[in-house]
Amino acid sequence: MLGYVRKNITEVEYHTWFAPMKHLGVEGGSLVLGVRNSFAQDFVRRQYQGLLEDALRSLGAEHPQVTFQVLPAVQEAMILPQETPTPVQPGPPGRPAAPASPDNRKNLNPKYTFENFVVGPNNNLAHAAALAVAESPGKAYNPLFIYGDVGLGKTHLMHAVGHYIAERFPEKRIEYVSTETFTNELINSIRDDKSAQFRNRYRSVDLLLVDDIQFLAGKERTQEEFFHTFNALYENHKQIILSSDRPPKDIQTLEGRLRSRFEWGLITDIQSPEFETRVAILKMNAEHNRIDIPQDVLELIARQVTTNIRELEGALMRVVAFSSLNNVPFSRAVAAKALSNVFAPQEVKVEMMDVLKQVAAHFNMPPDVIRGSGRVREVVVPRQVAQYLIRDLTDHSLPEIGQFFGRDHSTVMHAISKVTEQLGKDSELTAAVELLRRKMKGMEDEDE
Ligand SMILES: Nc1ncnc2c1ncn2[C@@H]1O[C@H](COP(=O)(O)OP(=O)(O)OP(=O)(O)O)[C@@H](O)[C@H]1O
Repeated sequence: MLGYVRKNITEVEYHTWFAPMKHLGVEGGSLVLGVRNSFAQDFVRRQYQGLLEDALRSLGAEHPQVTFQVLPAVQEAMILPQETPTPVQPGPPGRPAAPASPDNRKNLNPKYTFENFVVGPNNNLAHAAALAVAESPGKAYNPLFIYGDVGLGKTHLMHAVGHYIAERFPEKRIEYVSTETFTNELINSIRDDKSAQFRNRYRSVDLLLVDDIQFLAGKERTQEEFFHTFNALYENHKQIILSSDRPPKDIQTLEGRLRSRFEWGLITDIQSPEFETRVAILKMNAEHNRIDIPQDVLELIARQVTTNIRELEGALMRVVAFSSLNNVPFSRAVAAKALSNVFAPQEVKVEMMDVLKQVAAHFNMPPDVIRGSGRVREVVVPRQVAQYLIRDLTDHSLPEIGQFFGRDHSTVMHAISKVTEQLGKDSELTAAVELLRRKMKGMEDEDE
């Protein structure tokens, strides 16, 4: 809500009226906001009631209602210090406030710990590598390079290593920085004639975490500086962890000497989470926020948001907000409604099992045989076709498909490229794939 409000008013208005507000809960479908005194109550009601209702509407409330309550003095005292700008990454509502961070953790998000990281087939290698590094910094893998798409937990894992080391070795200096900040600080240090301080700062840490290293591309001066920072730390056996949206070889205009250094240690990726992992992440989030939400509702959310965990968490919060603001209990229907404005309404989803069954029927073979370990051509071809079609017709990731067939994701990748290669060349296979695809999409009657 505050995000919405803030976009529509000036910063001064925001800090005067909204930063000190306190969220007191929902009563009879109405959001109750605590304000400091009756003057604030009148003013906010007159000036901003409509805006607040719009904010609720944007979150899915059908009949938004906001009421204001003057806070008792003691509560007011508690909220006054919050008048400073809101923290960069506030935790989801309801989570206990983080303890004041010791200095070596000031840039680490308290939520991003190993305990709060759900391990699944999509991220288990990256997780294991991060743990190994946390246990033996500078020794296990240096640098550790984690890459993957947006919102899949790269920053979370980096911070988890930071927390782990900070707890066990409070004297260690830990620095987390985005490549953008590193670049800006470098530019400022040159402008202000403080290059030496800049260098000392980054070259004297025990653990350096650098996010979004792909942004080094094309920045020659920053690459040069980073190269020296890297060497200084590496030679002193200090741990370096880098994150990126792509592997080093795909970062264009990255100097060869840096690329090769990034490849010295371990490169590990994070894939999109499969369904079970998505449900587990939602479950953990709900428990953290003490929200009692039925499993089937979590499953519906997990089916709607398949690629980005940040969006997955956002979807959960949306469903929670929607049900509390409309004063209705959680249900699949409520969740579907809450998400319908943001995510495309669910099409009839093809499940992996449906595809397998269709392929099995087509090739006249029991589904279990296709999923089994047989290696004769009669089984291998239907298996590859099934994997190809699942990838094509569902949102499942390669590891998910692999798991369904009791194999790893590289086998699935191989199957897909095999079928792709044969399409157009092998007319029997091409016809089978096309027929099955049409059937699965419901364009043709199964019996035809
Ligand atoms: N395995 C996981 N278990 C629990 N939460 C997760 C997991 N992976 C990611 N998250 C959560 O998803 C959100 C996004 O994660 P994070 O910011 O680490 O992504 P990222 O890969 O660094 O994305 P970006 O490329 O946008 O920086 C965070 O709130 C994080 O806590």
